[in-house]
Amino acid sequence: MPPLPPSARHKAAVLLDQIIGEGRLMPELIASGTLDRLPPEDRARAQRLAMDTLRGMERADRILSKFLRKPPPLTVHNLLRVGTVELCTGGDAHGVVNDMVAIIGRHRRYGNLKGLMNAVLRKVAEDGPRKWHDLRIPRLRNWLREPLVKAYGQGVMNAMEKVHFAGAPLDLTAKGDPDALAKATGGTVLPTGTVRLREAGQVSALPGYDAGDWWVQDAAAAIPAKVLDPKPGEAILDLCAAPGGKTLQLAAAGATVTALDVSATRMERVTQNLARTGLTAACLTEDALTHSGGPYDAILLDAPCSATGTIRRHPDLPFAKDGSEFGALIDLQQAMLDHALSLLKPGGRLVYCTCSLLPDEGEVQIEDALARHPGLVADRAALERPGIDPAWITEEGGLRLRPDYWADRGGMDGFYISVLRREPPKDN
Ligand SMILES: C[S@@+](CC[C@H](N)C(=O)[O-])C[C@H]1O[C@@H](n2cnc3c(N)ncnc32)[C@H](O)[C@@H]1O
Repeated sequence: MPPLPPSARHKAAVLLDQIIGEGRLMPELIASGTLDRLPPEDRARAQRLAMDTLRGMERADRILSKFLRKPPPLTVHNLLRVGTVELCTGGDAHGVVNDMVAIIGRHRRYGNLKGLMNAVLRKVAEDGPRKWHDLRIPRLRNWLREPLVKAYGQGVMNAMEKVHFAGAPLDLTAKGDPDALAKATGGTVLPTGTVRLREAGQVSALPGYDAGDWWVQDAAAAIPAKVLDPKPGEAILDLCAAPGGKTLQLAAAGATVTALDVSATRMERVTQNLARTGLTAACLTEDALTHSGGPYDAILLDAPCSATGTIRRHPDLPFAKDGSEFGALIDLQQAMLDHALSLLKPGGRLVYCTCSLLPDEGEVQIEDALARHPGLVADRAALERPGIDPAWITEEGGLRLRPDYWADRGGMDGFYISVLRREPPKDN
């Protein structure tokens, strides 16, 4: 039998095979061409189906477990999961079942499981949609849930999981006036100035994209550059800059920005984003740990981290990772912080941030830095800005942002942010 042309459902299951089976992340899979043979609208659909399936995996597995005597091979399981999530969330039963049966029927290895696919998905179509909404909100995988429950407690964990399950709206940062951008795009302005769109569609088709009037940036991710409070003409180093959301904010404020990142491919995205928005920054592809420029008035260090604050947008992360790489990241963050401090002018300020929910990459990192560097202080006053709830300010003087903040508006990414200042030496 000739192979079927690839379909969005088939490719959604292939993405799941690679995420769960090979520990690879969605952006890496997209970049490596997993969806290249699909037409553009099917690429978006395959990605959406895979994301929905990851978010709803626990529910899908519960529903499927009633109809499976033992777990099938991963590839078959993932096709069943994609089909189950679609069937239980309003998908057309006939279309979903027929398509999934056709996909498995032409599979080189599992073609003989066509009957199983048909029987199980038909039962899911009968029973699943009613059961789906009665099942609990899916929980995070244990390797991540346990440290987060320890850090925040069960109640907060449940609230964060609710927001993870709901997914994320589209957030834009305006180059100019947020009110004008909200009017043009039909969005709303959040208390910190980000414009939020509930129903976005294709990003590049939104008004002002070609003119470079805005860029995509989660509301929480926009806060580090705001609390750094860039001034026109200041020399500012954006130390882990790509893809460049924060570089654009600093450049839009009129600062003289140096954007640095170790990855040449990711740095290309900074260059493209600067070109689209008509903003300027000096771009360097270099290791942050060996950079010897400056001294700078201010530095923004958005350090590489576990990215556990971004699960609303990246539900693949808990399935692809197991926490084993995080120790090395924590050491790298510490080394970057120490090196960045050596590049500051006396009295200069450094914003340290990570899109992580793990205190070891945030609160603990700053407590340790304050202990290592006499004369270094956490500037609480810099965090008192419009839209920032004082309750988000932590004991050591940083800002802890969580996905369940603004839950009724769609939440925000989890972030930790601290503004550090080196007190100038006192005259005797
Ligand atoms: C959290 S992302 C930065 C996001 C970016 N600040 C933004 O707002 O668009 C972390 C970045 O650190 C970069 N990175 C990792 N190790 C690095 C190193 N040793 N030196 C410089 N950049 C590094 C990665 O390539 C990645 O682009």
